[in-house]
Amino acid sequence: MRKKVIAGNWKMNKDLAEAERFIVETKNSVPSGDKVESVVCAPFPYLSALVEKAKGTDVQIAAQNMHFEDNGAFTGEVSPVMLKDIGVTYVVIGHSERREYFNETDETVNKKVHAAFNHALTPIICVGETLEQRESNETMSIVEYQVKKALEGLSEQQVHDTIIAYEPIWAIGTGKTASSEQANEVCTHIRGVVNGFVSPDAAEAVRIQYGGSVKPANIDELLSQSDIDGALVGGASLEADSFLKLVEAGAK
Ligand SMILES: O=C[C@H](O)COP(=O)(O)O
Repeated sequence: MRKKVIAGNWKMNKDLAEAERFIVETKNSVPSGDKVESVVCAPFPYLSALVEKAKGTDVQIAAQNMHFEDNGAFTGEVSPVMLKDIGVTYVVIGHSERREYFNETDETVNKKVHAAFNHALTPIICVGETLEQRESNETMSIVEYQVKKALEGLSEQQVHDTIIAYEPIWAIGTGKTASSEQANEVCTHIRGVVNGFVSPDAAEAVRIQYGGSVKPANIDELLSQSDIDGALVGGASLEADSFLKLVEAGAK
């Protein structure tokens, strides 16, 4: 049984006081045990403070991006070494907003995934198709390409430890959720790709989240699907109450 993972991606939202209050309000209420993991993906300036606030609890703190180099002349960037240094444990890589607005490519995604493992950070790798690609029946081939490029060169154990988030771009922040069957169909395909590209064991172990307008009202149905092991949630993760409901759904 794969452990569910519910990750709240705040994107570029909240001030420091709101961010800290969120952790205070959730840290003692998130379910512990082996059914679900709770992850909060926060903006860079708050990570240190949130790691401190969440210490000793079951809330993990994630970055929303990072550079693939350890250090160097990369003004404005943040390295995996820095994230590790302050106690961050997860990192989102290749979110569609990074791909669309900040020139993230499948090549840089792959470099970042390797860099994450080199520094014991768990990558949450985002893949997904645009509406045009879905309408021209390219979803499966696009997602397959993104998954293979992202995982290229990883060891089998590293793939075991990877989280892949399937996020159809047309469902992000739009209120349009993929139906649970549509979401599961692609997640099953991703598991099949990992099976063929890496191994059956890795396919069985890798955790695959769905993301795109997930909320307390639709998470149960999404998580009841055979190949959906969690959710990467934007808007509905901003309020502590709503985030807690999502994590509780993962613990059922
Ligand atoms: O990272 C989260 C996804 O982009 C989904 O965002 P959303 O839940 O606001 O649609």
